[in-house]
Amino acid sequence: MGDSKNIRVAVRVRPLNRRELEQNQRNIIKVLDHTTLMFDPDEDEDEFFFHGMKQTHRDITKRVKKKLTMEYDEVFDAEANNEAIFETCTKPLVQSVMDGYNCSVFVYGATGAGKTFTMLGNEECRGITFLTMKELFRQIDSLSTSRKFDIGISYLEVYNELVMNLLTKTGPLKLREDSSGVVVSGLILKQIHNAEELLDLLALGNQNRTQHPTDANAESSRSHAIFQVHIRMVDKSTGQKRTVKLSMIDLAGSERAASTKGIGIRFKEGANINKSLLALGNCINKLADGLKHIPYRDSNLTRILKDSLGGNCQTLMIANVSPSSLTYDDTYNTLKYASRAKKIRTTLRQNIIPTNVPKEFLVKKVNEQAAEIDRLKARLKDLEEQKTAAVAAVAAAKSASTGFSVPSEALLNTWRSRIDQCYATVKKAQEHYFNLQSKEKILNLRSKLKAQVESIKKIVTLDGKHLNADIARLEASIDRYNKQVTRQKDEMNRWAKRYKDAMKSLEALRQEIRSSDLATLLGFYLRAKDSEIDANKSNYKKNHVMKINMIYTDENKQLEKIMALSAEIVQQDYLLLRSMGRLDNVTLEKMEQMARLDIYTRGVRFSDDDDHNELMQEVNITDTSFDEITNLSDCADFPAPNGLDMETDCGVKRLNDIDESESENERKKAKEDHNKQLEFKRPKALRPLNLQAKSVSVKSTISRKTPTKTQKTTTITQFKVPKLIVSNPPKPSSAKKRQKVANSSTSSNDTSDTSDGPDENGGIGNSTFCIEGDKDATSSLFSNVLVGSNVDPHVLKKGNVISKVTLTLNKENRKFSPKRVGKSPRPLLRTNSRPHTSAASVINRYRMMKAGATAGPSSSSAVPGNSGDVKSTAYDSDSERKIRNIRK
Ligand SMILES: Nc1ncnc2c1ncn2[C@@H]1O[C@H](COP(=O)(O)OP(=O)(O)OP(=O)(O)O)[C@@H](O)[C@H]1O
Repeated sequence: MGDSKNIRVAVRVRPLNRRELEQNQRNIIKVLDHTTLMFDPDEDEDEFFFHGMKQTHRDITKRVKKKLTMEYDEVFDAEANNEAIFETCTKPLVQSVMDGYNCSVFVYGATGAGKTFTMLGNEECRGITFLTMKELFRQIDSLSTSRKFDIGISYLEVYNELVMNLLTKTGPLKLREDSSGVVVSGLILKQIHNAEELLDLLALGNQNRTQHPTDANAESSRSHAIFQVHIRMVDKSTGQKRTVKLSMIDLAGSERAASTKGIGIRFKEGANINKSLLALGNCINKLADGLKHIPYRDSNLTRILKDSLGGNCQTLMIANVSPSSLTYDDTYNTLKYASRAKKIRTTLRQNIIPTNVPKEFLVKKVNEQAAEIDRLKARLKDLEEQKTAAVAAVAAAKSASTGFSVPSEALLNTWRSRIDQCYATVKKAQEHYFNLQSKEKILNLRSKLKAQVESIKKIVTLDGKHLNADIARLEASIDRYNKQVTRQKDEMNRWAKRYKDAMKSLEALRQEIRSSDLATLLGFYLRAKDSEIDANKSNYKKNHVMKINMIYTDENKQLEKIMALSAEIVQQDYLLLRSMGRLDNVTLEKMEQMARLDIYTRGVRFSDDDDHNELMQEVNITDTSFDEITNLSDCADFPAPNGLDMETDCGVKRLNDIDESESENERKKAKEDHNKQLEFKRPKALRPLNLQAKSVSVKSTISRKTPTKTQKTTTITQFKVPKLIVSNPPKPSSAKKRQKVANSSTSSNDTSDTSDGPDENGGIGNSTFCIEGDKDATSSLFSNVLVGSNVDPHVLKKGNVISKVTLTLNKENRKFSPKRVGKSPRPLLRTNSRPHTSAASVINRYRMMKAGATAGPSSSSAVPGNSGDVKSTAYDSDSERKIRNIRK
């Protein structure tokens, strides 16, 4: 397979010619750097005059500049000469040609854009054809010792779709296709031997080329000129042959027929040029789009260029443009073409021709090479033997001086491979076992989390309508997890057994090594291997913990959402209860709990801090439960190592004998410690996680009174919620009124609400509540609820024992509640029995109350533990203040 390469595209901007300078045309190309240009940039001098006066506003008749930034492989500005183009663009192609690749260069552009100048140049400034050929001959000269070259050139033109030979002025010639591509029938190549010979031939060809003056160019070429160099190279040593082709194509101007103002023959000429260039454009577009069918056959030009565009060729396109706005459209089209051509990919193959080298020669060559290989092999063997002998001599010398015998390399290798094999088995079993264990724990965790979601669902369900389906779904997935765990249990046991067996074999090998002569040496090797195993183990554990962490992170995100919603609900309910006079000490206590949790999450706490411990108990986080999830243990009843201490037994022991200063006890202790270090820890027995989801038994105990008339009283019949019990003994003095209030405010059998009735200061009464019930999951769920802004700080202050919360509702306040202004006062009992406010209005009222509280000491709020003092208004709303002002 050949390499695939994009067509390289260079853009050359020629200098403004005399005509353009005279007409003082605008410059439509700005070369930004050696690969980028801007088409139709803003003019530097963008001034607009009207009736000789410079206008401050823009000339609205002016076309908006395109300001297109375009990128190519190379961009040359007006300063660049042909030498520069050759150095950057075609010199590298010569090397490719010498390597056996076909190469093509074609110049494209409108008439007078500088195509012929680029290709042929003039006497002072030679074109790239000459320069490239010069380089080609230079390289041929340098390679002449190893290769034989034959060079033949052809110079053709395609004029009005006819192929003519420019060197012999004959034609038209026919095109035909064979296995090597499109060939021109009857074309005879002209052999040349140096670049100077070429100059004459090019001059001759150009004389024969069809040229006619046009408006745009006095020497306009009206045909496509194709200059080709055919090179045959033969490798002198191998006889390998290559034939390569370098094509340099000077296309006719791509301008619109109208711009040349041709009539008659010129018009036909222009139409044919346009036809072939249109066909070329179609091919470029289709190739750029990667289409399979390319219409090369639409014109002779595209047939000849077939190989250069989409075949086995390294292709360079040089798009020539004039910077003048006179050729605005032509330049724009050329640049667009160039951009499209940049996308074309061609495939490159070296052109190697099967040789006719005699078989005997090849056999001789193969035999020679085989003999050389044998000789080199023998030499290598010799050198290896010498090395082994040298190592053995050094070892012998060492053992003679130290008394320590160096083992042979072969023996060491045998041991090493046995150890490696043993550890490889351990490693494999360990990997499987730990991965399965991790999988099991993750499944257990997921199952546990699902159970948690299930219990949350049961609590937060509104009507139980979708609950059963949700619960069924959750339980199905829990079941699925459990089944997976059960399924992989067998596999895990199998791997646990293999792991154990592998460790037993390893242990046996260790024993063997311990009793061998190489114990010291191999002991180090074993320790290195042990470290590998340990590192692997740590890696598995790390991966496991990371997975767990990811799961928890996801879970936390869900919980955060629930928390945020719950916090809002709790806040609203709290304010509602407060406005209804139903806040009790138990609720406040829970609020305090929440606030404490919140403090915990924000600040740094020490583990021995009492609050911290209390809190950990509250949220039920225990070290063991976490350990159960995150810890991966070794197999159960793994055999305890028995005298594995290679270092102590074999190496250190010897050293210790020398070290007289060390006491016997210390040595013993160190040995014990070391043994402990080497021991594989006996793992804790695997404790399967409890997969049973805690089912929450919920029983309806209250019917909740909703704050608005439209909302119906909802009775949850399936699940248990905290039970509200009112525990305030009625005062005998106001028993009658209290009874009245109680009757009107109680709407459920389980919920009772008693009021002390109006006191001597005109209050309706003080109500105290407490909530009895199981400490259930809800309390921990709402642990992050922010209540600080709604509850006075001293209420929630740590250590402030809230035994009773007394809230007093003022009769006046109720009578002149915002809704009742201007209406007849609502009966007291009705007001008491039906909360007259929505959650939102409660929040508003509360804000007002806060504002009132900060404004002055006159506004007061319910203070726990100070119920006796709080006998007047619990809050002071705007409307109430308004009414008081009216009265004044
Ligand atoms: N880079 C350049 N520097 C100086 N002169 C240039 C350059 N490019 C072109 N010219 C001059 O501009 C004129 C037109 O150039 P040229 O004949 O190469 O255009 P062309 O693209 O081949 O036109 P056509 O398609 O009509 O043959 C010539 O006189 C040429 O010398």
